[in-house]
Amino acid sequence: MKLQVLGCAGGIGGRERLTTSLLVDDTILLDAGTGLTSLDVEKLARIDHVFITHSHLDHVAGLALLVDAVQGRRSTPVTVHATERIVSSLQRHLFNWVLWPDFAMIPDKASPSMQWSVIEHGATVQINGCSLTSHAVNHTVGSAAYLVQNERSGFLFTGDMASTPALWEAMREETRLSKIIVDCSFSDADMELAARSMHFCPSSLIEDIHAVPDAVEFLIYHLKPGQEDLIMQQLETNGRGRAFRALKCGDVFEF
Ligand SMILES: Nc1ncnc2c1ncn2[C@@H]1O[C@@H]2COP(=O)(O)O[C@H]2[C@H]1O
Repeated sequence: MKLQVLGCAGGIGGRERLTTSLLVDDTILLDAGTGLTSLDVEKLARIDHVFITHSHLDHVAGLALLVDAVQGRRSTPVTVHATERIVSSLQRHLFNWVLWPDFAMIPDKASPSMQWSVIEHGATVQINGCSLTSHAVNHTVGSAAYLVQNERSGFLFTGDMASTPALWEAMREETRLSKIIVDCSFSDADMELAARSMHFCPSSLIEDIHAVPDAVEFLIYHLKPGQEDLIMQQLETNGRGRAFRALKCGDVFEF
């Protein structure tokens, strides 16, 4: 299983320019931020499944552009997986014919460019030897993390999140888990803003993950522009010996 980082920034204008989007084996996308814009149209047309963590624009802007770009190039709809709350938010607020056309009706309802698939927390979808399991995380209502695994190993992508003890408890059972891509958006100086906007800062992340085995590698994503070095420095200084690495656009991992 190949994981390609198309975008991982917590905003625009910082060291990493593109927002959250991860590509698995060319056909499965996790979140559809502006990172998706780095693919050409042939590669876009190969994406069969999109899993959405939550409905914030920096994670879904590319979804609107994707379903338009690939229409007429695919024989089947792009399937968009998310919790019921996220699906209904996207239908109501994005694909509502005002912000963007409803591509679940285009070119016609019988053979549309996209289709919705509700995946509730705890459910697993199997796609070409990959299993993707949704886990509840504390961010906006309905937010999900995805555990993505093949028969050998795998990774957890938390999406944006704040403290969620049940997630780390669930991960203790996952013996194939080798990497966790986790939000750490703000430095400790912005601890209150992190709490208000339901993100981690270094101290809250370190506290939350204290029981996760050291063998699991933490890759930090969603660093807010301009705070990248400070956040990584605070993680390193206060991380109780745990190694953290900043995720980068263009990173590729094999599982
Ligand atoms: N209560 C708030 N006060 C100030 N900024 C906020 C607040 N809530 C959200 N934000 C910002 O709005 C952004 C929305 O996307 P993010 O969750 O990536 O990061 C969020 C913060 O940067």
